[in-house]
Amino acid sequence: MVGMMGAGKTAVGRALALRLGVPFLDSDHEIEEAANMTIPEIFARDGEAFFRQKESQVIERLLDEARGVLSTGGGAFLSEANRKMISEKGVSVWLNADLEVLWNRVRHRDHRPLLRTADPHATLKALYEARVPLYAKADLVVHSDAQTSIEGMVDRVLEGLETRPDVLEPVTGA
Ligand SMILES: Nc1ncnc2c1ncn2[C@@H]1O[C@H](COP(=O)(O)OP(=O)(O)OP(=O)(O)O)[C@@H](O)[C@H]1O
Ligand SMILES: O=C(O)C1=C[C@@H](O)[C@@H](O)[C@H](O)C1
Ligand SMILES: [Mg+2]
Repeated sequence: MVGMMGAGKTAVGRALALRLGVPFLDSDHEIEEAANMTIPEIFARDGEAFFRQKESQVIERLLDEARGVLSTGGGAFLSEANRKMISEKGVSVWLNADLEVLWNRVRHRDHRPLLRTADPHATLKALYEARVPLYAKADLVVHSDAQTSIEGMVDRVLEGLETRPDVLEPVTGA
């Protein structure tokens, strides 16, 4: 799962894994566990570049660790090296939500260090505009709107994956 903060990578990824009966992995969560620190703490103490280095290492490990659903952090798919690893080992799914949908999902939460700015809406917009061309490199694009529930998103992802039966075959036994 790739896409912006608030796109639903964690929420939809977890529900998708449950539906498929496969492991769910989340790179943000794994980084926090390994460091025994929260992401804001890592950004504050070690900086974003350090976080990105750890993120790449964790993604490489998780891609090898289990066959399942991997939700990445919002910035992970911006790195060409990460995109290459992901495309070699799996299928990337961009959860694409409009800016206002994203904003409504992230505005009340304070655990995203990149949004701790004087004008977080403007920051989110700038990140969104800069990142869309890179997220668009994903194998599959699934649109997320304000009306579609998490389970509805899982349905959409599974529909999209029908074009990639190789991805689901070992899981469903089809
Ligand atoms: N389709 C949806 N319908 C309703 N709520 C949703 C939907 N998708 C996500 N949410 C909610 O929006 C919030 C943000 O979602 P989530 O944490 O999954 O985003 P994320 O893409 O993992 O973000 P990050 O990159 O910061 O980890 C959560 O509270 C989640 O439950
Ligand atoms: O969009 C981003 O760059 C980020 C999103 C989160 O998932 C975390 O990985 C971190 O807050 C950075
Ligand atoms: Mg997440």
